[in-house]
Amino acid sequence: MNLIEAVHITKQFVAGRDWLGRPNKVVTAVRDVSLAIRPGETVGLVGESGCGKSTFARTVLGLYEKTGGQVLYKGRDTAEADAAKAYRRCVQMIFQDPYSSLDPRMTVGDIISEPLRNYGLCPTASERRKTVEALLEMVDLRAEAAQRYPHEFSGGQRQRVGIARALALKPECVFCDEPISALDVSVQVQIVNMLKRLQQELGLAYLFISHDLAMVHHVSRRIGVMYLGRLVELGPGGDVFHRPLHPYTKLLISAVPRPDPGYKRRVVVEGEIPGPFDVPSGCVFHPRCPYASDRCRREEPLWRKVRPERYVACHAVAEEGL
Ligand SMILES: Nc1ncnc2c1ncn2[C@@H]1O[C@H](COP(=O)(O)OP(=O)(O)OP(=O)(O)O)[C@@H](O)[C@H]1O
Repeated sequence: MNLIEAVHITKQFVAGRDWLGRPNKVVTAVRDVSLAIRPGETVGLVGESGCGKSTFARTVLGLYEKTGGQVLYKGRDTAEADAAKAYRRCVQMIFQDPYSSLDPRMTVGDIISEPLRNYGLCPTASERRKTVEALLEMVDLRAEAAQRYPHEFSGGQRQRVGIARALALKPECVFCDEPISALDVSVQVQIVNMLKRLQQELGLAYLFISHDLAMVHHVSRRIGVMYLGRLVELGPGGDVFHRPLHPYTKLLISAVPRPDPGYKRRVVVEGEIPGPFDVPSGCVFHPRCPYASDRCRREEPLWRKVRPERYVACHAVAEEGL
C-alpha cells in the first residue's frame, strides 16, 4: 500500500485583488499533480526554479491549504480528523536554508525537543534530554550541542539539527526541500550520505526535491519531473535519467555537467520558462519544444501510462507509440 498518495493536487495563490478586495489575479503554482510515495522509498521531484516543487510539497504536507485534490495517508483521506492527526506526525519536512529555518533565540536542545513538547511526548525534562541526545547522535552531533545556539554552528551542522528535529516524532516520511543546495559541495555529500544511512536505519521514505537532476538520480528510486506546475514525466530513476521520454526531461539532462572535458553540451531545447501569468495554451512546454506540432499548441496532453511505473504527458511521445 502507498504510504502517501497525492491525488490531483492543485494549488492556486491569489496574486491580486480588485478595489473591493475580491481576487482578480490567480497563480496556479501546482496543477493536477498526482504522486504516490511508498514506505521506505525515495521519490525525487525535479524541475527548474519556480515550477512548483516546494508548493507541491507544502500543499501535500498541509502547510498550504489545497485548492483541489486529496491527500491519502495509508489509503485514508487526510480530510478526516483521525487520519489528519496521524498524518501530521508521520510526515516531517526539512528545508533548504538551514540559516533561516531554525529559531536563533532557541538552543539546539529546545529546537529539537519542541515537537516532542507540542505533542506532549517525553513529559519530563530528563526524558527529553535523553531523547535529544539520541537524536543528536543519530545526526553525528555531540550531546553538548544541545546547550548551544544555531549561530554557533556551520551550515552543514545546522542542517543536521534540522534533520534531528524532523526525526523527533519518529516520522515515516520526510520531505526534503532542496536540503543541500545552500551547502558547500563536500558538505552536500556528507548530508546526502547521512540521509541515506538514516533511511536504512529507520525505514524512512523521502520526497527529495531538487533542481539538480544528477543529485535526484543519485538518491531516488523514482523520479518525477515538474514543469510550470505540472508533472510531465514519472518513472524509475535510472529509466528517467538514462532514457528520458519528455523533451523537457531531455533538456534537463543535457544541462547536467559531465566530468569529461571533451564532452560538448548538447542543448536540445532553448528558451525561458514562461511566467505564471502567461501560461501557454495546449502543452505548456510547446514554446520551448523542438517537437511541437499544431496539436501541442491547441491541446493539453493527457497524463499517460506508457509502461508499468512509467508515465508521461507529451503528444510527441504518444504519437511515436513509445
Ligand atoms: N505564497 C505565494 N504567493 C504567490 N505565489 C507564490 C507563492 N509561493 C509560490 N508562488 C508562485 O508559485 C510558483 C511555484 O513556486 P515554488 O516555490 O513552488 O517553485 P519551486 O519549483 O519550488 O522553485 P524554487 O526552487 O525556486 O523554490 C512560482 O510562480 C511562485 O512565484
